[in-house]
Parts: sequence; structure tokens; C-alpha cells
Amino acid sequence: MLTVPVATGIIEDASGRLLISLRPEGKPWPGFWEFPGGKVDPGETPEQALVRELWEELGITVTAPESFRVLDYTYPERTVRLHFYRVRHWTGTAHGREGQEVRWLYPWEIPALECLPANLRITAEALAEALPQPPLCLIADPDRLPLLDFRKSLEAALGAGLRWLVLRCKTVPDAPTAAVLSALCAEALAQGAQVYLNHSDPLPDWPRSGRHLTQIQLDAGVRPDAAFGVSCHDAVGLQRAARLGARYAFLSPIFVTPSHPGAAALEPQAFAAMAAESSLPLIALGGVTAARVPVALAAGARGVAVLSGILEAPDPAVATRAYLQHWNG
Ligand SMILES: Nc1nc2c([nH]c(=O)n2[C@@H]2O[C@H](COP(=O)(O)OP(=O)(O)OP(=O)(O)O)[C@@H](O)[C@H]2O)c(=O)[nH]1
Ligand SMILES: [Mg+2]
Repeated sequence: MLTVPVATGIIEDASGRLLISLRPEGKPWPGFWEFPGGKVDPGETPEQALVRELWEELGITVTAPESFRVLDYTYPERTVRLHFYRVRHWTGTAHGREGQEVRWLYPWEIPALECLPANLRITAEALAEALPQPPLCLIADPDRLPLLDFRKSLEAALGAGLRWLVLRCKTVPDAPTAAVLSALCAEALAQGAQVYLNHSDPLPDWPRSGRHLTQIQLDAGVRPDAAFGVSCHDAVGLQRAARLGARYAFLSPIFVTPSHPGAAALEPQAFAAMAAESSLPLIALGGVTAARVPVALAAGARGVAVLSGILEAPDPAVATRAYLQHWNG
């Protein structure tokens, strides 16, 4: 089958919103949302096609587009080679010059709409760029250690370069414990880490970047009004989290874990299949030792989450560095 070259623009405004447009009746996939663009004409480079298409479709003149990804995708009717560009500079005001509806949305708002299937991966990549860096998440559960040890271990992990914390409170802490946890949240934020709270309603007023929900909380109707991620275990949960505006999802268990030896694991193959179908960046959880990080990343994980592998390690700083070496080189 002939491969049709296409150039499309991920146009981003100063607040980080992206422009998407609705495919009109009369074209393949009417009623689906896409990034503006179109087919590369004979004799054109993809970049020239991008500039022409964005003028024809939106009435803007693009300057200095940056090449982002090239992706092949096979539809029933044809195979396309999509040249995605990031567009941050243009003149003119973008509007639907061909009568099509256009919207400016934050990346996490896009999966709520029906988008062209080839674009799921691109949305996931846009969301992955906003994840904490390096994308190693520590799920810290204060019930698992004496509070002083918990504090010391967490501070050691932060000192070793940890930048992403999910604070998991399965039970509501008493007032003195809450005061320590709140102070730890502030400390982590001050060190440049992102802190997501996994706590039942009502949420305490601890400093945080956002909230982390279980799939059960999401299914029960909990709807955060700020940034959130979700722990998922299957494709239905992932799709639901994406539609509701999650920034990321944990997907577990990727491996058999010592904490749930009898439970069936997804294994990297099923993980990869789900990653290919999701518009969310997936974080691998469950039995991910430092040595297994490359396997998880090769399966399409954008990061990994760790429970006991760090806080309960003999030396949490050493354990943190063993994980981080995969990103820090
Ligand atoms: N514009 C655009 N096309 C995409 C995206 N993702 C994706 O798979 N495609 C596919 O790439 C092809 C580009 O088609 P198009 O319909 O925009 O082409 P065009 O603007 O030149 O329109 P035309 O059909 O009037 O000549 C279609 O098969 C479409 O399904 C995307 O994000 N933007
Ligand atoms: Mg087009």
C-alpha cells in the first residue's frame, strides 16, 4: 500500500494549551479531532506542507516549527506517515478558515474528545513531557514504618535526587502524624519534587502538586478539581482515567511482586499492548526493581513507581540512586 506523507502541527500557546480541530463531513474520519495539517504535495518538504496547510486551514503564518515525531499508522483506507511539528511561533489569529471547529485545550483535556487513533501516542508524549523528571515515583506509605524512620528514609531519597512522591495514607493519620506529613510535603516541594496526595475525602490541606486516586475512588465518582493521576489495572480503567482528565496512570502489576506472590502479573507484553492504546503516559508499578527498569521502559512505560524498593531498603539513598541511574546516565 502507498504511504501518504502528512504534516501536522502541535500548536502551543503561551499557557501550554494546544490547538485541535474537528474533521469536517466529507473527509475520512469526520467528527474526529486532530491536529491541523494535511497531505504533503508532490515536490514539497513536510515543513513546507505544514506552513501551507496551517495557512489554508487556520489563517496563520508559522515561523520556526520544530520537528517532533515521525509516526507511521495504517488506517483501513491507507497508511500515513505523520510528520508532527511543534509550533510555538506564528503570526495571525488561528481560526477555522474552512468552517471547521477549533479548540485550545490543555494536553490532559484532549483525551475527553474522540481523537484520530494515530494521535493517542502523541497525546501521551505531550503529557509525558510534563511528568516530574526523572520519572521515578516513590509511593510512600507512612503506615509501613515508624514515623521517624519514615521521615529519615524519605529525606534520604529526596537528597539522592527523588523528584516525585505519592504520599499514600490508607488510614487517616492522627494530628501529630499529620503535622509531620504536612511538613514533609512542604520539604519535598521546596526541593523541587512534585507531591501527589493519595488520601480519602476530605483531603487535608497539606501542600501538594495534585492528587493521586485509586481506580476504586475514580469509579466511585471522586473528581479532583486539580492535577491528578490514577492507579489502574486494566484497559477500561485507563480509558476512563484518560477521559476524565488524568495526567498519568500507574499500571500494575507489570511483574509478579513479593508483596502479592499469588497475583497474576500483566508481564511486559500485555503492558506494552495497553501502552500502545492509551493516550496517558503509563508508569509501571509492581515488582519493578532497579535492574528491571529498562524492561519496563522498553514495554512503553514513561516512568516507574516503587513502594518498598526504596523506603524499606537498607540504605534508601543508595536504592534511589540505583533506580535513577537509568535516567541520569
Ligand atoms: N491533519 C491531520 N491528519 C491526521 C492526523 N492524524 C492522522 O492520523 N491523520 C491522517 O492523516 C491524513 C491527513 O489528511 P487530511 O484530511 O488532513 O489531508 P488534507 O488536509 O490534505 O485534506 P484533503 O483531504 O482535503 O486533501 C488523514 O488520513 C488523517 O486521518 C492529525 O493529527 N492531523
Ligand atoms: Mg487537513
